[in-house]
Formats: sequence, C-alpha cells, structure tokens
Amino acid sequence: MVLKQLLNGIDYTILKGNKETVINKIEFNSNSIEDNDVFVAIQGFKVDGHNWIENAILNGASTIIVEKQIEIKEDVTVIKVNHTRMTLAQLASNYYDNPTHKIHLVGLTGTNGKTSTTYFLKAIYDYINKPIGVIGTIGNIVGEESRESKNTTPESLQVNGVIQEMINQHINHCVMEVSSHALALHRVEGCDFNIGLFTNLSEDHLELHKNMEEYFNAKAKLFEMTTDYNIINCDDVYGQKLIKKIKNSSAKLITYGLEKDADIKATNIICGEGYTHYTVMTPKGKTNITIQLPGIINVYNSLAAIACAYCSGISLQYIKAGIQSLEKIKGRFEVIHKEDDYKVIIDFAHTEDGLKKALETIRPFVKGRLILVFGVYAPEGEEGNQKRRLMSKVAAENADIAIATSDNPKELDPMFIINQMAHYLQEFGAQYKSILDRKEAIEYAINMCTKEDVVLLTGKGHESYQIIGNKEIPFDEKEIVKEIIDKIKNKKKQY
Ligand SMILES: CC(=O)N[C@H]1[C@@H](OP(=O)(O)OP(=O)(O)OC[C@H]2O[C@@H](n3ccc(=O)[nH]c3=O)[C@H](O)[C@@H]2O)O[C@H](CO)[C@@H](O)[C@@H]1O[C@H](C)C(=O)N[C@@H](C)C(=O)N[C@H](CCC(=O)O)C(=O)O
Ligand SMILES: Nc1ncnc2c1ncn2[C@@H]1O[C@H](COP(=O)(O)OP(=O)(O)OP(=O)(O)O)[C@@H](O)[C@H]1O
Repeated sequence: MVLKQLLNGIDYTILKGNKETVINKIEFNSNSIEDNDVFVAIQGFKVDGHNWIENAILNGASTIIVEKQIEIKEDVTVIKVNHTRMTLAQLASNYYDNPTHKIHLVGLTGTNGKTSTTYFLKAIYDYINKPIGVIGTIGNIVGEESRESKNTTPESLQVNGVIQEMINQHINHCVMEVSSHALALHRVEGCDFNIGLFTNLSEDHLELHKNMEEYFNAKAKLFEMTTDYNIINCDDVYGQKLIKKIKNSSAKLITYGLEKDADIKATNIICGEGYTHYTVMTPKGKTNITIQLPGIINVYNSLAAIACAYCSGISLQYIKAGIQSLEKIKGRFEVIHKEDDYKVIIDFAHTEDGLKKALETIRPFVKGRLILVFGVYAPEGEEGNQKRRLMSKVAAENADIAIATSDNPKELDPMFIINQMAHYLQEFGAQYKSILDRKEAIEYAINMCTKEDVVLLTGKGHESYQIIGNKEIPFDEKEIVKEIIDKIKNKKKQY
C-alpha cells in the first residue's frame, strides 16, 4: 500500500519525505516495527510514544506519524496530525479497507451487563446457525477461534484487524463490547455501528473520567456512530438521560425494561435457583421465556439481547429458543462446586452496583450464611478510596461474613488496600476478616462453610491470573477451589 492511500480522509501536514512511500503495516509500539512500517507516536498515560521514534526507525520504520513538532534527522517520511490516537483509528480503517462498513456491527456499552448480553445474543445467532464474531472482555471470537484479549475493547488497529478477519471468514455479524475507555481514547473512532445498546451506568472508572457526567458523555459517544437502532434500558436513570440526549439521532430508538413503558418488556418474573422465568412482550408479540441464569440482572441482560435480535430481524420463536439454550457464561454466577456440602460460586462483580446485584441475586437461595470473598480493583487516590469504601459498605450490608482480600492490586500496596477495606468493613458493622493472600482467603471461607452456606468469590470471574505489581501471576479460581476441597476431603479421610 502507498502512504497516500492510508492517509485518505485525514487532515495532515508532511513535515518531511513524501506520501508516495510504500508502506508495510501500521504499529503504535516501536518494538513491533518491521521494515517499511508506519510508526504512530502516541502520548500515553505512562510514556510518550514520541520518545520511541528513534527506536522505531532503528527497527525499520519508514514513516512516522506525530502530533508534536519534532525534528527527525533520519531519512524517513514524517507526517504531523492533530491527534495521533484518533488518527490511528482512521489509518486502521483505511488499512483494512473500512471493515466496519461491511459487517452488521452491534456495539454494547454500559457499566455492567455487556459481556452477559453479548453471550445471550451469541446464543441466538448460534441457534439459527448464523456466525457472529465477538469482541469483548472474555476474549475475541472469530469463527471457531477464541483468543484472550488484554482489554475489553482493543486498540483501534486490532478492532479493525479482527473485524477484517471476520469478513475474510464470511462472518457478517459482529457484537462488540465498547468500554468508556475505548470511546474516550478513540479506539472505535470511525466505526460504523448498525446498532448501539446501552445497559446501565453506575460509578466506575472515575480515575479516567473525573466525574459521572464525563463518564456518561463518553458512553453517549457510541450513539453518535449508530445508523439503524439505538437500544436503551429505559429503567436506568442514565438510560432516560441518554434518550433525551440522542433525540435527534436518525437511528430508531427501541427501549427495554421492566418498569417503564418499554418496547421490549418483561413481566411475570419468577426467580428460581439457577433459572429465571418471565414473559417478554415485543411489538411483534409475546412469549414465555426461561433463562438458565439467575436474577433480575439477567432478565435485563437477556432482554437487551432480545432487543438486539429483534432489531436484526430475527423471529421471536428463534430468539426464545436461542436465549433458552444458553447454559452458562464463563465467570458470571458460575457454580463451580456444589457437592460434598460445599457450594461455591464465582462471579465477575467488580463495581459497587455489580457486587450489590450479585449478592442480592444469590441471597434468596442461601439457607445458611452468605460468605463473600472479595477484593477491590481500583486505583490509588480519592476515586480508589471511594470505590473501596462503597464496595466494603455493600459487602457489610449484604453478606453475612465478608472476607477482604486482593483482587488485582497492580502497582498499589496490597496491604494498604485490604487495611483500608477492613477499616470500612468495621465502620459499616460487618462481620469480617482480612487475609492478604487470595488463596488463603478462599481456603478460610471454604473451611468455615457448612452445608447450608454459600461461598461467593467475586472479582476474578473468567480471569485466570492476578496482577500484582507489574506481574501477571497465574490464578485459576476453579482449580484453586478444587485443590482446597480435595485437601479438606483427604484430611477428613485420614481421621
Ligand atoms: C489507561 C489505558 O487505557 N491505557 C491503555 C494505553 O496505554 P498507555 O497510554 O498507558 O500506554 P503507554 O505505556 O503510556 O505507551 C504510550 C505509547 O508508547 C508506545 N511505546 C511504549 C514503550 C516502548 O518501548 N515503545 C513504544 O512505542 C506504546 O506502544 C504506546 O503507543 O494504551 C494501550 C495500548 O492501546 C492500552 O493497552 C492501555 O490499556 C491498559 C492495558 C489498561 O489497563 N486499560 C484499561 C484501564 C482499559 O482500557 N479498560 C477498558 C475498560 C474495561 C472495563 O469495562 O472494565 C477496556 O476496554 O479494557
Ligand atoms: N445488568 C446488570 N446490572 C448490574 N450488574 C450486573 C448486570 N449484569 C451483570 N452484572 C454484574 O456485573 C458483573 C459483570 O457482568 P458483565 O461481565 O456482563 O458486565 P460487563 O459490562 O461486561 O463488565 P466488564 O466490561 O467490566 O467485563 C457480573 O458478574 C454481575 O455480578
């Protein structure tokens, strides 16, 4: 490809060289550069990509895209743009020949419920044998291949690359979880979304967005990129705000919910242990549905998927069969052990609202005590302190015993985190214990568990690692629970 093709539709100034340069591929990390690549220098949170230009040239870059006035002596082409992160998205779209224009793309945003909705929607497509690609927290799925992903929504280069792969494999539908980071950091800039869906908004990620207004505005950006439908949870306060904000959108509004007068609405809800039954009403008729996941939150998540499928022209009969076929979602209310008198559930709740909803969902089915093992994944500073306080409050108010431990402490001192959690658990009158090592905390919880109790482990969900410092340490909660229970059983056998 020639550089000028890549720059199509972008505002730029040539500081040096010429746009006839033949280029190989695009990279934003200097270490991945190969001969004749384009290096896009991004001002990051930790370092400035402009400081890695020399390294990129040494590795073979022939073109450098910058947003700063920088003098480069080497014989390369240098292009200046206003905003390199945004330009990266445009370059990626041009490089892969605008893949999002060629696929039916659903973008899901909101604080909680994106992954769950994604897998309900995928179950419908699987049922009707229509392939659908997935980009999200648990990973990216292209055809038969499922790959882990560092971010919920990857960088624009990967978003466009993965969608192009889907197209190559004749996959005509894609569902993508769109995080607020992705929207604020231009990872989906220029994407053509047929459907945008909003689940809910509660406090999270305030280290990036400063306040709820900014967080909401970041999420709302998705609905400026939709062409066909905007699907919104109208029971959510921010959902209502979004409906007003996008009233001039040319995409059609479809609402879902339980309380307000929604287009797609659930009534007659019966919550059982491990299942939920309800009647769904749509503009094209109603039907009874039984999902194999617990709680009101999964009524919302399945309704969201029903709304998407409805807007994609799938008949209610198939929607019902697909929704009902979903047996479980990795790390979401997953019962990982229920024999030998121990019931252990893992869940990915990692926000104040998610944790509250998770505890409320499980509570009606616990005959004895609800024993919670949880950590708080939050940055340092006021926002992090506030999240640790609010999640500890939820634990104190909704669990019988709360065991504070580590989640992904990352660069924070894990001792500081659990001491702070212990302080708040005490303030809110919890019966609690704090144990730094997560495995020991789980062992402590299982050891005190009786036949009537339930142990709920939150925060890790599908994750099979813990991030401590800058190291990813293997941590598979399912294996760990099995190991602990086997150890207890063996000990019992010896007596
Ligand atoms: C805060 C944040 O979003 N950070 C993202 C950001 O990293 P950064 O700005 O810190 O990058 P940096 O390390 O400062 O580097 C700046 C530039 O220098 C370049 N560089 C750096 C070193 C070098 O040797 N050579 C070089 O060229 C880097 O490639 C980069 O282009 O850009 C990176 C590349 O796209 C992302 O991987 C990274 O996500 C990190 C891993 C992350 O944890 N992000 C989280 C907060 C996130 O995005 N979460 C959302 C929401 C999840 C949810 O819903 O809960 C998500 O979508 O995952
Ligand atoms: N609709 C909902 N409302 C509130 N909490 C929910 C909802 N759905 C799920 N949760 C809770 O939030 C946790 C995460 O759910 P899910 O992975 O579906 O959300 P998400 O939006 O994809 O989050 P993330 O992007 O952080 O992975 C679940 O494990 C559950 O405890």
